Amino acid sequence: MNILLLGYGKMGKIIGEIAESRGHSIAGKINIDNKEDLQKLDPKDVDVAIEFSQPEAAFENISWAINHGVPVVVGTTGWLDKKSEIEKMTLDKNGSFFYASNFSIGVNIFFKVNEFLSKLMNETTGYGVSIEEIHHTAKKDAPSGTAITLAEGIIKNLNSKNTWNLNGETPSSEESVEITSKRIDPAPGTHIIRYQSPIDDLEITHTAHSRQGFALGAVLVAEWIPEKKGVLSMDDFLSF
Ligand SMILES: NC(=O)C1=CN([C@@H]2O[C@H](COP(=O)(O)OP(=O)(O)OC[C@H]3O[C@@H](n4cnc5c(N)ncnc54)[C@H](OP(=O)(O)O)[C@@H]3O)[C@@H](O)[C@H]2O)C=CC1
Ligand SMILES: O=C(O)C1=N[C@H](C(=O)O)C[C@H](O)C1
Repeated sequence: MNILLLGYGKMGKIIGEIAESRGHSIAGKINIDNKEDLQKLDPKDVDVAIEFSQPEAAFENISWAINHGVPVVVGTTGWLDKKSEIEKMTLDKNGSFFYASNFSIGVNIFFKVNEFLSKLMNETTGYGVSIEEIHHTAKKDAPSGTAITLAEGIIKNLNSKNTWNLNGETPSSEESVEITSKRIDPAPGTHIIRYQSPIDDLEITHTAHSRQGFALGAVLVAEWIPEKKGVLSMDDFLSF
């Protein structure tokens, strides 16, 4: 396959290496300093685009792919206020758009464990819940996209919670899941869910040791997406 890399930073580079090691070609590497090259590309030379750029750049890159009939796999976080616009564009243009806050298989298992645990916690009383995420200091957004997905999983199952808040900022209330974001180098990504009571504490943690798992997941989805249409997610890709 010919894969276009929209964003060629820490993730784009590893994705490119993995894609080439799996026999794919790189159709282009778009960064801030050559973003005008995107308009010169012939979309017919691109089978799929993988978008790992920055929150401010994601919408334009994804729109280019959808408007040119290129399936797009998106890992960039921090732009979700515009996601519904992209979803509408995808359906209007009969395109293929895939977003995941985290492409690692381990984290997607962790998402399921989080949901299972929150269902159990909904049947008991006395526990407060909180999320902590730790990432490298170059990360532009907070909380992490993964922490938001975890909070949404808790809110879906825990009747006592209906929102989340970051680092004690408003709207902090009894009904919100507290998220703490820490920026410590070189952390590729750690997420901790804590249930605490006066009697005991229960904690689950996912720790990424490198960016390899995120990048491999994105390439696997790129290999899967060309036959698919619509707004897609890890629930469509994974069999669990
Ligand atoms: N879903 C997942 O599994 C994962 C998601 N992520 C997310 O992916 C994104 C990228 O992460 P990471 O690679 O670590 O970040 P980096 O900052 O290392 O890379 C982002 C790259 O995007 C480039 N860029 C800026 N503007 C544009 C533009 N208009 N078009 C194309 N590229 C542009 C930047 O260029 P320049 O440096 O010149 O500004 C930079 O090279 C982040 O949002 C991060 O949260 C990260 C890991 C896993
Ligand atoms: O910026 C990162 O590095 C990461 N971003 C994603 C997120 O915001 O959840 C995924 C992973 O945790 C690494």
